[in-house]
Amino acid sequence: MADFYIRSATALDRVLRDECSVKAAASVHADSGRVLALLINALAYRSALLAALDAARVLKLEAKVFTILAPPPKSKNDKPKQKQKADKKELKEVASAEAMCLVLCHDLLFQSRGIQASKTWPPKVALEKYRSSLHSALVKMQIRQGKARIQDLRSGALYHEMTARMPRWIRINSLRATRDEVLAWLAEHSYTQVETDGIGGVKEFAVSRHVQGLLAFHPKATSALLQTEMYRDNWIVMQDLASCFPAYILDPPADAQVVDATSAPGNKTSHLSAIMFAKSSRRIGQSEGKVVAFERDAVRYKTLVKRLAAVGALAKDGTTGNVVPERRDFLTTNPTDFGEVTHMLLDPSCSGSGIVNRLDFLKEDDDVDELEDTVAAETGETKLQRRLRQLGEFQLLMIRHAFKFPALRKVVYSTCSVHAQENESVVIRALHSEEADKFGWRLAPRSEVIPTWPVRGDPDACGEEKDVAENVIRCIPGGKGEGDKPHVEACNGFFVACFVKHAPTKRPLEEEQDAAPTGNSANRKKKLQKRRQKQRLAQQA
Ligand SMILES: C[S@@+](CC[C@H](N)C(=O)[O-])C[C@H]1O[C@@H](n2cnc3c(N)ncnc32)[C@H](O)[C@@H]1O
Repeated sequence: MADFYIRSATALDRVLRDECSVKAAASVHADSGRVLALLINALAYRSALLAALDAARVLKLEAKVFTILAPPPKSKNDKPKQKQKADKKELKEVASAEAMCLVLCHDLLFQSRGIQASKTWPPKVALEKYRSSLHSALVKMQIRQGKARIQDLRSGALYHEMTARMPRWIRINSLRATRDEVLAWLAEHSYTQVETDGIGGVKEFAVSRHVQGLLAFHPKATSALLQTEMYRDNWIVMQDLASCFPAYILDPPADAQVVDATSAPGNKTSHLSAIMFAKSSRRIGQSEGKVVAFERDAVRYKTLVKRLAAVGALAKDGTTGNVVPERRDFLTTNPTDFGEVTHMLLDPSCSGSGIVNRLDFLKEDDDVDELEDTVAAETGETKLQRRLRQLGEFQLLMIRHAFKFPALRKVVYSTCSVHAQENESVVIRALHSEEADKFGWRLAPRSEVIPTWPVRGDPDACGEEKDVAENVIRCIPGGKGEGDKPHVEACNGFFVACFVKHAPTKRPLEEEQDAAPTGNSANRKKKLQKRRQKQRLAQQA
């Protein structure tokens, strides 16, 4: 049991050194779920616990007991025991005294069973001596801060409320099962369908009123759902409501040629494939439409392929899938090589600031203000501003590249960011780009972009262009309103815009021809005619 605390403290150190996310730090351990839970709690109470430890002078008086060192290396040349003792200072620290104290202190004060380790384990013996002084330090803090309970000293309470409000969304994977099959399975296993705002228990679910084939369960139903054969057999995919918007809005016909420009891990890609399959009369082995899925990162590409195969979306003989993954940077593609592509999903890398359960807020106590305040002397920009500016430039570049695909009719752009610099501002700049003007791109009207969704773009971020705000979608992290009851419009922070192409005032090839000097060779004319014919065919398709 002592090992569990050492693992948790090591993970905590990694998070505090900013080496990785909270989830990643826990995930390397076999008992990752338990480590994650303790990590979250230790981080949430960190400020309060550190103040209490400081008041009781624990770290000053007992630092040695809480410093966990790596065992000495075992080799043929092992030094005799006495010599090892002398070299103790040179041994590497496995966990810092502070991290060790935090994880133990959490269990000592907030777990009814206290520290789960042998009675004689020195760190446990040492900390238990301070139990009453640590507790009274917390009570003093609680009173000073005007909180009702010691538990209210936990940071990120608002985020916990938000997470509690967010249902566990599942998407019916039509590549593996029909809606009727999933509903029958749920009925057989005593799940009941309730009204959209009444998911009271773990055996209840509601149907999304905005996206077909999407069901909302109580967040506490997650672990039970993860253990069902329905999940294991990929009849269902755990996917947030907002993340289902892009493919649902793109809505490609069964026989369309589609590109997902930025695909991994592939939830939206497989959603696209499922939508196309559900519309088609396609049977195993018959090919119709296709989704080319680009991903530039090698590791993420592997995940993408694995995921697509698992949910039946990979194009392989004898399967339902129609996705062809390609490890490639979308920006290196030549649009004219994709003359038949009519629909595109563009969900590029973003700040991820809308994701509620990223757990980053646990470290915000110290980090956010620092981030906001660190202004680079040369540019006058904060770190955050610089990052958002760079992301915005990259996202704009991706949209402008997408606009060049000759037969493309519809592009859905999305981010899981709450920042206008990655959302409305990028969309407005894209609409004013040379490519939008040349090829006739505009925003699809609200009537084509889930009109029932109540939260639209931020009008303040749109300046004069109020119609932009109306035509795009925003999701507020954790949904609108307050309280901790699951709510069927609660999801991660998200943004979606749908661009459509209408006939350009002047077709690009005519422009090319107009611009060409008189006396062009017959060869060049022939080439132009051929390309024009190809373009016409593609537009008719
Ligand atoms: C937000 S994630 C996409 C999530 C995905 N749509 C889903 O729903 O599972 C963005 C992905 O785009 C990839 N990416 C970023 N720039 C790219 C580029 N220029 N070409 C291809 N992939 C890119 C990133 O590596 C990352 O995996």
